[in-house]
Amino acid sequence: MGDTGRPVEAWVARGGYVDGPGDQGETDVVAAQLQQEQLVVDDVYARLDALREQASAQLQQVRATSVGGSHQARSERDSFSTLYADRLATYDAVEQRLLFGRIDLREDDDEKLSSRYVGRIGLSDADHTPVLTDWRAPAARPFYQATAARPGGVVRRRHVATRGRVVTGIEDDVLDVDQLDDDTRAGLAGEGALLAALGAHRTGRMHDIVATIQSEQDEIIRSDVEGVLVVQGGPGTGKTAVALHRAAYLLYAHRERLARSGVLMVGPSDAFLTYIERVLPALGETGVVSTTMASLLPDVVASAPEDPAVARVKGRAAMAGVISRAVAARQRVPAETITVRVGSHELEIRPDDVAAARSRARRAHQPHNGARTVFVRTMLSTLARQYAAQLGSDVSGEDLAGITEDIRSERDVRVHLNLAWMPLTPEGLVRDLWSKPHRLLEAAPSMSRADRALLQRDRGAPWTEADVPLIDEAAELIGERIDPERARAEAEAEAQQRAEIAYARDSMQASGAGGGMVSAETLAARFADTGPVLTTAERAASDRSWTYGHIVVDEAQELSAMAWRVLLRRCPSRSFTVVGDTGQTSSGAGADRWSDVFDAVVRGSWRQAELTINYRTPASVMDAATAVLRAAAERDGVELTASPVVSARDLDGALRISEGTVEDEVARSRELGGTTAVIAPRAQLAGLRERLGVTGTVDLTAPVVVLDPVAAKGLEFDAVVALDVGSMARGDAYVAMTRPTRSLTLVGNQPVGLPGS
Ligand SMILES: Nc1ncnc2c1ncn2[C@@H]1O[C@H](COP(=O)(O)OP(=O)(O)OP(=O)(O)O)[C@@H](O)[C@H]1O
Repeated sequence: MGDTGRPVEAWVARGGYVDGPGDQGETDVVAAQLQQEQLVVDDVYARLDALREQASAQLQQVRATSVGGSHQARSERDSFSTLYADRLATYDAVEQRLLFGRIDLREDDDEKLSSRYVGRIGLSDADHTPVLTDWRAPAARPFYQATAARPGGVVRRRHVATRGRVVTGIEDDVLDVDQLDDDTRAGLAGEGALLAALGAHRTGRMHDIVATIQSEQDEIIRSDVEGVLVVQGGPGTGKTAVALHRAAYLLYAHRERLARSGVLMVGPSDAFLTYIERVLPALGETGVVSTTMASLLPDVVASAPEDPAVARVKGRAAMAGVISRAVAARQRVPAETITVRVGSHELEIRPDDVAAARSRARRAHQPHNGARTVFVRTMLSTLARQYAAQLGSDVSGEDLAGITEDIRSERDVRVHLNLAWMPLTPEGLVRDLWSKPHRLLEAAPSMSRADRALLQRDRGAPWTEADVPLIDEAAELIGERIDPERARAEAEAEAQQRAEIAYARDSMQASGAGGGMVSAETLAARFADTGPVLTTAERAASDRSWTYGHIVVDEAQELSAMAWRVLLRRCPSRSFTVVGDTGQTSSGAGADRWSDVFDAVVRGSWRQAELTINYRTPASVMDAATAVLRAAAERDGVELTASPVVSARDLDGALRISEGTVEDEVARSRELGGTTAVIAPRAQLAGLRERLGVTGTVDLTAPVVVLDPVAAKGLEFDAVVALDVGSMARGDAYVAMTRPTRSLTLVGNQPVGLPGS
């Protein structure tokens, strides 16, 4: 297959020095340049080794200190131990391709060119002279931003390829040819670093793109942390890559704030989270919590599939009102006075008294379970007053307390107060709505009968992803389960935690530490004598009410209005990076246009950026996918709002329309090497897996995987064999056709709109 590069905005006079045949003069120039860079790379690794040894010695020394001593001394020892261990982990994580770039700059009127090396982390030599610039630092920005039209002082950008610690190739983008000497100019040749990266076989795991970030991507990565940034981009435009690099950048640029509160990454599937899991650690970041919407709630397993029509109803913003009415309906005033016996006394639970106690409890502005305490207390004191009146004497102090206790422990009283203000669980409330038609009618009086019928479920039915936002909404209104013992223990633990954090912060400040990957909270939590050893990320993931400093959402077009409410609650500062493609929407509750989603919830504080170049899919495949999408949109009467994308390259013969069998086409695709996916409608998966001898669990590193378009979201493969695309829904067909990096074969029922059909 021949690679035919298309022009990309950032591509400029490009040359490279690579190992390979050439004439003698060129080989000499290459050898000299490689040698020169090897010396720099050697120096940088020597510095890394020195720092590693230093941290290792410090760690050993701290660990060797005796364990005894005061609480303060132990805490201090633990803090430093974590600090050095984290430093060591960072040095190990950045070992591969530590240095990958260089820029030669002419600064202002300066005669001489200065060189700056760019890498995964910043390093300075023993005299504090910088030897390597962190890719996220402002000083590294020209490496990504300079173009021939706007060089910004950059004369040459050099990509340095390494294997282990050996320089294997160098390659230059020359932004100002006039500034180069003759020898250098003579040696320019070769393929771009970007094309080399795009042409590589896929491994089933995403890699970072730190060495080849393009300028439109760089703008987004470094965009301001405040507000909601929506990145619309067609398939393969690097949305996921950009979202992950932005998370790493924000953690670097706003470390103090974000290490404390954490960053949440929401992705479409567990397979997707596995696919991306190595990117952030390779960028030196481990503090990001990743989740799918289905697994967002620590105690809820939402694994069952959902009918799109049901998902659409459950995802509507109006469901917030339904949940709120369902909770309010459990705060009831009886139609008539109820008489209860307490000892020899008859007491009356009167509608007026219940209504007054209910108003008072509602005014407390607490969640349902918390406000219930106010309601019960008010009712008990009303009943105690009735009781005292029947005694005919002034009752106060201890006697009144005794009477109140007698009333409280009377079973009938408890039953009727519960009926008036029922203690609830979020799951119980939602389960009742689906399994008891009268509950749903009471909470959703204006919902159509057809929609109510759609929602009906058996009581024991498993949860689906569309239930999660509703359970979370209910949890917000109901509050946590009431368990006085646990509440007391938690309050104590919290007070202790606060003291630990204050202490850890002091000791970090005193030592000048704290700029790395650990925060005072992390230290305190890991080393609190009482608690389990947890990182900020771990604590955040296990706590429903945790609020994050920033949230990144991938495949965001799939999220319903109710799901957005959940995420907005988890980030009160409204600092979001949202990436997605409205052309790929497949969920019934997903979005066709971003303004529909964000004008409703964060009007005025969201902004949109766009990515337009597809770095994955060959042009012929991309063009066919676009034509199929357009035909489907016309059929569905939907207006397409996303801009079309341009592929960065094409490959001869990348698109095949076959009348052969899936087995034959898979065998043929495998000859290309790398990974092959068979993407087919869900109903066909089991049969296909059996025919192809592939297991049901999706292992992205296996040579062949079989999955449906929903599971294929966000993923990519060298070759894709897509079966019956003609019977897939619009977004699904588009997703299936845009997954390959090299070859797409369409088998079976063909989609309408294919060029030439
Ligand atoms: N600047 C770049 N340098 C090298 N590779 C890149 C660059 N940008 C994107 N890529 C590669 O292009 C492919 C597509 O990127 P990514 O998965 O982030 O796209 P996406 O927009 O999220 O796609 P989709 O919406 O279809 O899932 C990946 O292999 C990614 O590594």
